[in-house]
Amino acid sequence: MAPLPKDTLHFSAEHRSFLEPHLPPKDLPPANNSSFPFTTVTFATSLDSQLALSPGAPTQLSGPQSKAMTHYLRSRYDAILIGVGTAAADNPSLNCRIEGVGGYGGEGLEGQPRPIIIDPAARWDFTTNHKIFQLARNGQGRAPYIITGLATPPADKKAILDEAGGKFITLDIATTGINDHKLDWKVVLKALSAEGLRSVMIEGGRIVINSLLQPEYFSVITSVIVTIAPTWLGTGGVVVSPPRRFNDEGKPMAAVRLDHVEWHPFGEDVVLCGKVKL
Ligand SMILES: NC(=O)C1=CN([C@@H]2O[C@H](COP(=O)(O)OP(=O)(O)OC[C@H]3O[C@@H](n4cnc5c(N)ncnc54)[C@H](OP(=O)(O)O)[C@@H]3O)[C@@H](O)[C@H]2O)C=CC1
Ligand SMILES: Nc1nc(O)c(N)c(N[C@@H]2O[C@H](COP(=O)(O)O)[C@@H](O)[C@H]2O)n1
Repeated sequence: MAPLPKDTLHFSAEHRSFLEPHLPPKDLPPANNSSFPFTTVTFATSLDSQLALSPGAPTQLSGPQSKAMTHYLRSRYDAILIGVGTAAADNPSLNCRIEGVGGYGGEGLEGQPRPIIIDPAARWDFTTNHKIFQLARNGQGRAPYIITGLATPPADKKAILDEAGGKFITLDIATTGINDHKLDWKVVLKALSAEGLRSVMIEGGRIVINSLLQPEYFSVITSVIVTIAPTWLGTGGVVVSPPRRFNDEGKPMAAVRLDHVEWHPFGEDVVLCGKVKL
C-alpha cells in the first residue's frame, strides 16, 4: 500500500456518534431538480464572533481535534461551499484529509467533497498552481464548480476548470449596484441539487454566512455546527453577525436563535451543534 500523505488526519470513532444527528444520513436519496440539499452551516469562530484577523489573513482558530472534526465533516458531505472572498484570501485546499478517504488511503475520490465557490463576477484569479487544482491533479480532491452570474465566463479560467474536471455554473443574479451582486440562496441550493449534490457544508466567509442567516433562508438550513476557539481576535476582524431583526411592534429582536442544541468539547475548543429555530 502507498504511504499516506504527511498531512493525513485521524478522527476517533468515539466522537462520531455525537455528530451523527446533525449530519446527512448515509442513505440520503438521490437529489433532483426540485429538492434542497441537506445544508449545514459550519465554521470556526473566536469568542468575539470573528472568522479571521482580517479578510486577507488566514487565521487558524480550530485546534488539532476540532480541525480533524471539520475534515470528518468534509467526508460526510457531497459538497463544500465558500465565497470568492475566502477563495481569494486563503488559497484553500477544500479537500478532506481524513485517513481512509480517496487520496488518503481510500479508493478513487471516495469521501472527497465537491468544492463550490460563489463568484458572481468570476473575479477569483486562479491558476493551475492553486492548491485546489494541484490536489485535483494528484487525486486528493475534486476540482471546483464556480457559481457565477456571467453568461460567458472568461475563456482562460473555463479552460483550467474543464481540464481539471470542474466547471462554471451560471445562475441569475439580482444586481443592486456596482460590486453588489446578490444570489438567492434557494436558487444556489437548488442548482446544487440539480448537479446531483445531495448535501452541502457551507464554511464561510462572513458575507456568505451573514447573508444566509436571514429569515427567508431558515427553512433550508438543516443544521449548524460551530467550532468556538478560546480566543478573542480583537477589533477589526471578519465578524459573523447577521442583520438585526425587528418584531411586529418595531422592537429589536435576536437575528437567529438555535434550538436542539448540543455542546461537545474537542481539545481546547468547544463544538456547538443545533438547528435554526423557525
Ligand atoms: N474561521 C472559519 O471557519 C472561516 C474563515 N473564513 C475567513 O473569512 C474571510 C473571508 O470572508 P469574506 O471576505 O466575507 O468573503 P466570503 O468568502 O464570504 O466571500 C464574499 C464574496 O462572495 C460573493 N458572495 C457571497 N455571498 C453572496 C451572495 N449571497 N450573493 C452574491 N455573491 C455572494 C461576493 O462576491 P462579489 O464581491 O464578487 O460580489 C462576496 O463579496 C477570510 O479571511 C477567510 O479566512 C472563511 C471561511 C471559514
Ligand atoms: N474549521 C475551520 N477552522 C479554522 O480555524 C479555519 N481557519 C477554517 N477555515 C476554513 O477552512 C479553509 C481552509 O481549508 P484547507 O485547510 O485549506 O482545506 C478556509 O478557506 C476556510 O474556509 N475552518
